[in-house]
Amino acid sequence: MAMLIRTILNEMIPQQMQNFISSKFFDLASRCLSSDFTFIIEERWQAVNNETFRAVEAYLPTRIGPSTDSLLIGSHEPLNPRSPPKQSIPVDCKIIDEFQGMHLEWTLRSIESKNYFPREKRYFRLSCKKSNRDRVMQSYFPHITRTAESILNKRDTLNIYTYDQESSMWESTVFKHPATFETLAMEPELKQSIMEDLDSFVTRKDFFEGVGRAWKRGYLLYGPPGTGKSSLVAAIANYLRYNIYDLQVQSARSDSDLRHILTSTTNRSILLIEDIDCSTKVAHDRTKIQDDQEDDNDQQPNRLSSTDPGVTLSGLLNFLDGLWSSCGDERIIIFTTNHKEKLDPALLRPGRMDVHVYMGYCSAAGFRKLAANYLGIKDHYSFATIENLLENVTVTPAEVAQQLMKSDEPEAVLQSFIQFLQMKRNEIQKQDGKQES
Ligand SMILES: Nc1ncnc2c1ncn2[C@@H]1O[C@H](COP(=O)(O)OP(=O)(O)OP(=O)(O)O)[C@@H](O)[C@H]1O
Repeated sequence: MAMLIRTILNEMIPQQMQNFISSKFFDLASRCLSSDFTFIIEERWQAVNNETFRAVEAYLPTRIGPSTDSLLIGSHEPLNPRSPPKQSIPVDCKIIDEFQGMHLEWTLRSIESKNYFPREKRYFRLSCKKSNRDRVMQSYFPHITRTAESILNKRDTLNIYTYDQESSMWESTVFKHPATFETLAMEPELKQSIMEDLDSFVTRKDFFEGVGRAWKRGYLLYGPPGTGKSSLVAAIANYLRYNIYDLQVQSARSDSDLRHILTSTTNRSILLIEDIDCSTKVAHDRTKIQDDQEDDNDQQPNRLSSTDPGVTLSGLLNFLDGLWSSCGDERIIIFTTNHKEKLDPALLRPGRMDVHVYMGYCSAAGFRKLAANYLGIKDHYSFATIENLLENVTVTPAEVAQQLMKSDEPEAVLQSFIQFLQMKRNEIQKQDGKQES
C-alpha cells in the first residue's frame, strides 16, 4: 500500500516540489530535535542603531583564542616593530566563548541587503544549548554590556564620521586631535565650568529620566574665526572619549533623510554641525526664508530649491527637542557659528541649546596658556608688555599661535610678537583717526 502511494505521489508531485517539501520537513524536524538555540543580533534594531550589536562588536575581540581560525588585523599608526597590529573579527569567523560553564559560539555574518540603505546587512549569530537560553539572556548579555562599556570608556582611538550622500552611510576615520582642555587657551573659569557641565551630564542619566527629558546636551559655540571653536569640540571629544559625527546639513536631502542620518549615529557621541549660519534654510529666520523662496520661485520656477525641500529648521529642531529627540542616549549636540546674530531665534530659545559658549579674542590668560604650550615658558619679562598690548588689540588665539610657532627661541619669538601687536595697534589707531576726521 505504502509503495503504491509513494509511486502515485511520485507521479503526481514534480521533483522540485518534492525536494522543497522534504527540505522543509527536515528543517522542522532538526529544529524540533536539536538541542541548540540561536540568537541573532542585527546591526539595527527598530530603525535605529542596535546597542547590543555594538556591545558584542567591542566584546568579541577580547575572546579571540586558540580556536579562532581567522582574524582581521591592521593598524592606523606608524608601524612599531614592538607592538603587534590590532585585531578584529572578520565575517564568517567563528569565536568560541565560555561563560559560567556555558559553551557559546559566535559568528559574524554579512548579507547584501535589498534596501538601498544600508547596502550590506551585518549580524551576529550566537549559538548555545537550548537549556542555557535564559541564562544567556539574564547573565551573559549583561556581562557583555558591562565589559563593552569599560572597553569603550578606555578606548584609545576615537573616530570621526562624515556622511557620504552617495552611499547613504557614515564613513569613519580615526580621530587623533591633540587638543585637550589642558592645551586650550580660554578663560580658566569658562573652561572649568564647561568641564563641570560635561561631568554632570555624563553621570546624570537618572536625573534626565526623572525630569522626562532626553539624555542630550546642546552646545552652541560662537565667536570669530580662529578662536578655538573646533579645538574645543576636539577637547570635549578627547575628554569624554566620544566619537564625533560631523554633519554637513547640505548632505541631507530632506527632513526625512536627516532623521535617517541622525538615527544612524550611535550613543555616547557628539553630533557636530559646524558653521550652522551657512546652512541657510536651517539657520535663518523662517519667515525670511519663505519670502526669499517666494521671490525665487517667481523668478525661476524650476529651480532646485522650489522642488527640493532640503533640511528645514523645524526638521532639525524636532531632533533636538521634539519627538525625535528621544532617539538615542548620551548625546552631545554641538553647533558652531561665527555669526550668532544670523541664527533663527528659535534655535537660540532657552532650552534648545543648553550651553552657549562665546569663544573670544586672545586674553592675557589665553596668551599665557599659548606661551606655555608653544614655548614651554610660564613667565618672561616681556609678558607685561604683551598683556598691556592685548588690552587694546584684538587678536585671535590662532594668530597668536601662528606667531609663537615662528621659532623655538622664546626671546626672539616674543620680541617679534610684540612688534606684530604694535603694528596691529598702529593700524587700529590709524583707522580710528581716519574715522574721526
Ligand atoms: N582657544 C585656543 N586655544 C588653543 N589653540 C587655539 C585656540 N584657538 C585657536 N587655536 C589654534 O588655532 C587653530 C585654529 O583654531 P580653530 O580651528 O579651533 O578655530 P575656530 O574658531 O574653529 O575657527 P573657524 O571658525 O574658522 O572654524 C587651531 O588649530 C589651534 O592651533
